[in-house]
Amino acid sequence: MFAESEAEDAQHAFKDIPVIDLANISNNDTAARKALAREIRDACMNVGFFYVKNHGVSESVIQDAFSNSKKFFALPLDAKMKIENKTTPNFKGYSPLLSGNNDPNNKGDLQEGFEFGWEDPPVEAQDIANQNVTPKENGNNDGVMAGANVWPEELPEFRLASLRYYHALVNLGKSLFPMFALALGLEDNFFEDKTRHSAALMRMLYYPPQTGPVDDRIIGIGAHTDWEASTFLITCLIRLLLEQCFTILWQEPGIQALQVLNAKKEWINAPPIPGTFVVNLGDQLARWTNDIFKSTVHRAINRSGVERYSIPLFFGTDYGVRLEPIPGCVSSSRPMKYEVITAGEYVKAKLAETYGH
Ligand SMILES: O=C(O)CCC(=O)C(=O)O
Ligand SMILES: [Fe+2]
Repeated sequence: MFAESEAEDAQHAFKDIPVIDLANISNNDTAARKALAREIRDACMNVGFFYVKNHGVSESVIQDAFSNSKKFFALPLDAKMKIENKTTPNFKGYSPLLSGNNDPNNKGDLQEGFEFGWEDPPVEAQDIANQNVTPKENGNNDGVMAGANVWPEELPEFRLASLRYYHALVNLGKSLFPMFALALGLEDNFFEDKTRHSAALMRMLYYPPQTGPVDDRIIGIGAHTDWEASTFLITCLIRLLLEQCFTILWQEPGIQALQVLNAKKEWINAPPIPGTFVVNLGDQLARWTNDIFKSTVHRAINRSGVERYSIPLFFGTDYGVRLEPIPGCVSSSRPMKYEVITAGEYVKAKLAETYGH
């Protein structure tokens, strides 16, 4: 299914990141959907990153989440520390500056974060996101990452704005799975029974400006794929517990920070493009496709001189899913690279490897 010439094409170093128009994502016309899947397939094989436009998420929902995220990070440190992720079930909540480190060669990630997961949408969030969310069926209420979200009592509107945005993005994410299936030459429902309770974790991120002399070992978020192990406990646990399928990232307009590493080890800028999100594949899809789909190393450095905000949403699969190579991704010239385990076993093995129990 994946011709050798295609695999060779994938070795070419990309210079830019494609923009894909999702207008046809729910088109009844099979040919239109397949054409879209073909574009997604090329981006997944060559880059591991792509922008999406006409994604259907309303600008006001995005702006509301953004402005509330700004208000949250502007709260006094002691208000944020009351909900520090180290003190909450399953690491939900606030992570202070330099508390994570995505690249062992660096001194720490120069970012603050706020993490939350599935929560049944408040009624107001349902109608504004204008989506048909069915709480219990779609919710990740039983995974390792389950556990109540924590919210700052000083900013009640933050919760509603964040959940509206979260549910709109979860719906967008769910609509991408059939496209990945078509892109792999599979039936479009291939991922349906594997993503019923899939974990979807959202992080609000704040990168302070890096002014004055810049220490090259301190950058916004060190080079990483979504997700691999890292040195600090919290980041490490979150990453291990949620082996990633893909990420949908919103970036603050007008500020360049995100960079993606190509096959020639050149950092390619991925600037914010108005009206788009960035989608990038995580390690799980790479593993599942025997590395035909790429999980590409990336980092963010905010040298704009001003504050920068971004919001990634990380999608996983159900923990019982066996990560065996997807049909067509293994051949005599492309032998299996990874052993077959379930997503849950993978998590356990990684924890044992890291903490020796
Ligand atoms: O802030 C960004 O642009 C990237 C964030 C990121 O890559 C991550 O949180 O995994
Ligand atoms: Fe990332």
